Amino acid sequence: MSAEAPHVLVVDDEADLRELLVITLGRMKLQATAADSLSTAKQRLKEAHYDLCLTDMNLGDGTGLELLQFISQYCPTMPTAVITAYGSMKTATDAMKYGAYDFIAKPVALDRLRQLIEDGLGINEVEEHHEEEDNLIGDAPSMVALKSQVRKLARSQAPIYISGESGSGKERIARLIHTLGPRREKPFVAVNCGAIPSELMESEFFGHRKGAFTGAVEDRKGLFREADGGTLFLDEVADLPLHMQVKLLRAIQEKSVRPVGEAKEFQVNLRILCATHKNLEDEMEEGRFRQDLFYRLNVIEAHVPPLRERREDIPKLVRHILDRLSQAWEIPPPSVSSDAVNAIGNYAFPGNVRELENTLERALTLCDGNTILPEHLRLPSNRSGLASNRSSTSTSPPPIRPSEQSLEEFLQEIEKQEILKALDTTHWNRTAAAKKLGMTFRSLRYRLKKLELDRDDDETDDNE
Ligand SMILES: Nc1ncnc2c1ncn2[C@@H]1O[C@H](COP(=O)(O)OP(=O)(O)OP(=O)(O)O)[C@@H](O)[C@H]1O
Repeated sequence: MSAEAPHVLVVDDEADLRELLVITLGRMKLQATAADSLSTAKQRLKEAHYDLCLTDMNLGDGTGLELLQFISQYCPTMPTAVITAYGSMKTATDAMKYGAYDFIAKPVALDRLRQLIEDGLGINEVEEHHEEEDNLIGDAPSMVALKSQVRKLARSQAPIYISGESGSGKERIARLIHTLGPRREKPFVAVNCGAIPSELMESEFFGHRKGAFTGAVEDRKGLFREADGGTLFLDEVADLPLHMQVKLLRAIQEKSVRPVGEAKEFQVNLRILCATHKNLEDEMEEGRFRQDLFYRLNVIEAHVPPLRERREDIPKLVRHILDRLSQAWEIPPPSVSSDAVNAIGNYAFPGNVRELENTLERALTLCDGNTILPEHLRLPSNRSGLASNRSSTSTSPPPIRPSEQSLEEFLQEIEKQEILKALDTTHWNRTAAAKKLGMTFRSLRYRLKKLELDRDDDETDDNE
């Protein structure tokens, strides 16, 4: 950006609002130029360089969407925010699809307007963060396309829905969107919506006041306020119960939250990203996911392809993962025998990159740091035939439920066994066990509580 004050173009056919915007920009020591119609705005954009554009949706001789189209063609790097009529969510989401980084509803609140302008001007200050990108392995055409989409999406502030199978790298993509965007200095908070017990959800998301309910021994900020200024990543968003979906929608729309037991609301400025391995559209059609929340979150979709559809990335991923592990374990990187390379190449990896990581971690332990052989991989033989099992996502045959056990009890028992197995191999290091299980530390802690497996000394164990 030049040493001069950043230059902002204001486009509105209503004189009052135009004036308010120009005055606000002036108070912020920014240069402002106003245009009262679509054609004037286009003219101004051809004549000079602008660092930001704020436009109304109704422009007399055209619409804000038409202006956004023009901008995406003639000045694609200039961030643009739109001003929408109160409650017209559809227009706002359309605008974001056309490239607006954010929107503000009328009547325009000055605090929010200032924040919106600051956010927008921060967007062009984003430097290239190649290192983060380098750590996202993927040269397959589908991954190259995804990375390019991510670079563009990082600039905008639109909510993004990241779809893809379990372990394919959805959280990784969410982090990349955050680090490549203007919020990268602010927190990235990831939450697994499926791991929070329903009754604790509201306090987990929005916080609580000390004494608001039994067990609320101190004030808690909640995830929304922890992520303030940054990005909140809602993983497994399809698992949110319906009552929570209503509250979430409200918080997103109002950009404010009210902690449990608190009288006042707190403003929050967040970018929301979400993911699920389920098909969100199916969930919506079957009434398990609210339509309004769906449209609010699913402004833009980014799809992470499963590993079996980008097998050319496997060799590089293997090297990357083994280098990372050997560095962490302070051992020289092992070699991988050609038979082991073939075995990996022939396996379908239904658990995607996470399964590849787990397989290699186990192999590295078993091979004593020298050469990884096929037997160290312990790939399930019934699944190793890629051709015969290309699209299967099942693991071993499922255990059979005893008729006297309810489904709930049966599933809990399996969950318990898996968690105990992971805790056993990590000597009850819960951080390591959570990693092995592919869940966050917080989610494991909830499950331990739920299954009554938490031990008295738990509070002192691990870091969070
Ligand atoms: N392209 C990649 N390059 C390097 N590592 C990757 C890549 N994709 C995924 N990983 C690694 O694989 C593991 C699983 O990825 P991640 O947690 O992002 O998957 P996910 O799709 O969010 O999983 P889930 O659906 O279970 O939440 C992580 O350790 C991540 O760092």
